[in-house]
Amino acid sequence: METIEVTALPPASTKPTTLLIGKFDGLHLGHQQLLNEANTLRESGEEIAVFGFSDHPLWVLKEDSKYEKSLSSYQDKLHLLEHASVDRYYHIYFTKEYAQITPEQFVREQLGQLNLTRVIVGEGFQFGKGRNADVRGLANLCKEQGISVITLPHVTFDNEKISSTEIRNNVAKGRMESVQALLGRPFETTGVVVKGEALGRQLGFPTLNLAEIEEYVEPNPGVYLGVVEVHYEKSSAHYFSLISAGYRPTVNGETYKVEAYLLDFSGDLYGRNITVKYLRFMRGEENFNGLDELVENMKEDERNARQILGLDINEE
Ligand SMILES: Cc1cc2nc3c(=O)[nH]c(=O)nc-3n(C[C@H](O)[C@H](O)[C@H](O)COP(=O)(O)O)c2cc1C
Ligand SMILES: Nc1ncnc2c1ncn2[C@@H]1O[C@H](COP(=O)(O)OP(=O)(O)OP(=O)(O)O)[C@@H](O)[C@H]1O
Repeated sequence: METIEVTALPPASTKPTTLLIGKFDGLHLGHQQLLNEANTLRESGEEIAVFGFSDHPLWVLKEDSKYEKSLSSYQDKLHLLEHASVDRYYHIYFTKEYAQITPEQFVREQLGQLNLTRVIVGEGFQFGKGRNADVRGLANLCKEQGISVITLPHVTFDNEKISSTEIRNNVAKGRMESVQALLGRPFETTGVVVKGEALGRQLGFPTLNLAEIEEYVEPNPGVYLGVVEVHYEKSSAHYFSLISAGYRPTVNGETYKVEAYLLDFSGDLYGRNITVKYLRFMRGEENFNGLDELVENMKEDERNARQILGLDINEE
């Protein structure tokens, strides 16, 4: 997939193209429907492109913290779109200035030179300065350029429109089963393993400490059952894991951290990239009365996890 960085105008393109527009955070089931439609309609020689925004407009314009963090990092998004057979990704630097573009300028100047055959959007799509134009406005402006607009009904779950915002809320509340149902895969964060305080090893629960995950929305502090994928040069391995996400009050932790205790694994993974996949919230984070109580509870967490997974419980 070709990635094109856009700070002002996208470069002209000659290939007939179907375009999708938006932030596409998490590439949830609603977004996937647009991509499926684009692939179904694709004719020989046609390409699929995504006009994606670097930051959520409500974060840039209102600094609303709900829109600061993401379900997928920039790299994740590129992988997901490539996997969905997207040929070109326009990475639009969404700034306060960009938000001043009117619907007319957007269609005529931003999209005008892309040789578009069609644009596919969800039914509530709005765009342009002040989100002033809707799908009807888009269709009228696109008609001038000979571009057809396809509007798809919202994909819903429990009669609610699936949205990235709602999924981010669910992650923040630890509702990982709902998140998985709406994304079509578990919520996951990819980062690099760094050295922690090595206390976990002494406690009998060595953990992988995950860094470089600042882009992601933070799950509700607590213990989760999940899977860790360890990326090697040409392959990867998956391990059932207990994930601890939070501030670690028992050991006077101050910053939010994510660490994973891999069941039935021992080895050194410092410097490796790993993907932590959240399956199920097990309990909230607690401020235990000392390390002994913490260890007792970690043992209980492991027993519970093994029982859920049907794995042997090997107590010393
Ligand atoms: C299964 C599990 C459950 C945990 N639960 C808590 C908890 O409830 N409260 C807390 O303060 N820390 C909790 N932790 C975090 C530990 O305090 C942390 O793993 C330990 O301090 C080791 O940190 P280190 O890897 O930086 O050495 C938990 C860790 C694991 C693996
Ligand atoms: N549930 C859905 N069903 C169908 N299309 C959708 C759905 N959600 C979003 N879309 C469409 O996907 C494109 C990208 O939308 P966008 O990234 O703004 O999604 P969103 O989930 O509504 O985001 P957010 O909640 O962060 O505002 C738009 O065309 C939008 O209309």
